[in-house]
Amino acid sequence: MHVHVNAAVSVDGKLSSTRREQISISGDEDFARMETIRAESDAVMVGVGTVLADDPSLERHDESLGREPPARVVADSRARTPTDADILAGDRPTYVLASAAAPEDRRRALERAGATVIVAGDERVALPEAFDELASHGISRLMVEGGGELIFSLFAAELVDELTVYVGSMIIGGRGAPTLADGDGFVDEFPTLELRDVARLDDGVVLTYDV
Ligand SMILES: NC(=O)C1=CN([C@@H]2O[C@H](COP(=O)(O)OP(=O)(O)OC[C@H]3O[C@@H](n4cnc5c(N)ncnc54)[C@H](OP(=O)(O)O)[C@@H]3O)[C@@H](O)[C@H]2O)C=CC1
Ligand SMILES: Nc1nc(O)c(N)c(N[C@@H]2O[C@H](COP(=O)(O)O)[C@@H](O)[C@H]2O)n1
Repeated sequence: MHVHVNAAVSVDGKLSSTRREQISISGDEDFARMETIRAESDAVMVGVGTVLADDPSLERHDESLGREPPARVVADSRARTPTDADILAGDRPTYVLASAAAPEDRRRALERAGATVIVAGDERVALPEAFDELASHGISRLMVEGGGELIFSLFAAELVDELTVYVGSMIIGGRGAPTLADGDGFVDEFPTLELRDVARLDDGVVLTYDV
């Protein structure tokens, strides 16, 4: 499976502020670029932290981009996704990746709301195992939009193939504000990236890396 992480950060590397609310870091041109990646992907993924903070639709709004709209995926060990979340709206498939620690009644509630629940891992979602299961559902190109906890885990599990980061011309600050890669952090060995492209867009730059 090809895994493409795409996110927008401030110059100081923040995905959002200490309030963890969605912030307009990029503009129309970058949202159009993001939609193109969504349209080229079989599924778009976020962590449950982003679902609870932003309630994203993960829609491909521009129908001229062709293909089937992408499925949605949420990493949600304890099945905390609200049953009225936008990620469950409409007919496109939604896969909730949960762990064995997810309460049975929550799993059933999400299934009733239309989700396919995939259980992988004991306490937290075991991402490699869950991705194998997604592949068996026909997902071969996966776009990941964040947030920082999920992106860190994907790098730690060596599951990322491509990274695009929009760097907006702003400072957000705050030691508790989410960054591109949070989690426990790397201390000995650090994932290295190969810079493929740099482009100006809106009032910022898009950095494209192979991993
Ligand atoms: N600027 C941008 O491009 C974007 C910004 N954001 C911002 O990011 C913030 C949310 O980020 P964040 O709080 O880091 O949340 P995430 O979206 O990264 O979700 C993290 C949660 O996912 C669940 N999870 C399940 N399995 C795993 C796993 N293996 N590894 C990591 N997490 C796992 C965990 O909860 P549990 O254990 O309960 O399952 C964890 O707390 C918001 O402020 C949002 O606005 C988000 C996306 C894009
Ligand atoms: N690419 C990008 N640029 C920004 O400036 C952003 N604030 C975000 N945020 C993420 O976009 C998603 C919401 O989109 P929809 O509501 O699904 O259209 C969500 O994942 C945000 O955190 N992204």
